[in-house]
Amino acid sequence: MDKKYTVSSFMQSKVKGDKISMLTAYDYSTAKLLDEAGVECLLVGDSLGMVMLGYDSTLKVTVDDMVHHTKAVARGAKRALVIADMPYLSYHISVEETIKNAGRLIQEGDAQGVKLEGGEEILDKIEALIKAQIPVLGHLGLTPQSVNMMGGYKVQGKSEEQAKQLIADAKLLEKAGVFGIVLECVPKQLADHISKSISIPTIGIGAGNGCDGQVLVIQDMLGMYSDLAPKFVKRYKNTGETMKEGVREYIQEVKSGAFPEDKHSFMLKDDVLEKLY
Ligand SMILES: Nc1nc(=O)c2c([nH]1)NC[C@@H]1CN(c3ccc(C(=O)N[C@@H](CCC(=O)O)C(=O)O)cc3)CN21
Ligand SMILES: CC(C)C(=O)C(=O)O
Ligand SMILES: [Mg+2]
Repeated sequence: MDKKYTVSSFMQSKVKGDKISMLTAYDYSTAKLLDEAGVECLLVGDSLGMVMLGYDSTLKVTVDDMVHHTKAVARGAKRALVIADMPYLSYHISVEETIKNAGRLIQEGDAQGVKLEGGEEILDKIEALIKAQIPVLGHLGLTPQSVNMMGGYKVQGKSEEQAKQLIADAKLLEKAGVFGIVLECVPKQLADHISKSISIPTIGIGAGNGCDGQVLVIQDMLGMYSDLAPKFVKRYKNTGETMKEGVREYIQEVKSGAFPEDKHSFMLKDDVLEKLY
């Protein structure tokens, strides 16, 4: 990936049969590392409320929080496409507020698109954003902002009725003009079927390998966040443990005086030193 990955490149990937890699990022230095590693798409997820701010759900995250973190990620993303989550209640009240809030993520945050959770019930908001020239990524299945209505973070679309609703929602979103859809925690066969039924890319998280791309929370795949342990997380590295090892060594060397060495210190010239005594 050499040049800027755009919303059009994202949609082209499905045509070409190239799988899309997406990861969350919430800050500049992480975004820069992931961009350098070659990830096509960075999601400034509202999961930052849990991972960065320590809340027990995503519901307390504000538009200000999202703008703040999106700015940082956008500065680190030289090539990756940057998408920002619209937080809870920022697109539920009115079309006007929805456009104003999404506009802030684009104008102040420098995101290239926004993601909203839901289907038919938020179609008017999605259509208005697209009319305002703001690219929209859909999000169906387990929608964490509905945790209180769902009664927890549970797999969605297991019954015939729920599965049919999900398929219908995916088609409605496609028709409204979203550039892709995140499918979270839905049975693999249902995600396979949806991915084949629509022409825009599906990005799975706990939705099997039939999706057109995958997304994970970076701290989950690197072992840096342990408050949740969803079945869909694969831990690629244990960076959390590596960090703790480094920090333990630092503490020990501070206490023993082994750190800092002279090579980490600034020295006064001998002639100046002599004049001081
Ligand atoms: N760090 C982090 N990673 C995430 O993936 C994530 C967040 N935070 N915050 C917002 C939501 C919450 N998410 C979650 C949280 C828990 C499960 C979970 O434990 N699910 C059960 C499914 C149980 C069932 O219905 O069978 C599992 O066993 O995976 C799933 C998604 C995904 N999102
Ligand atoms: C897990 C992804 C899809 C997300 O919405 C988030 O990180 O907030
Ligand atoms: Mg989210």
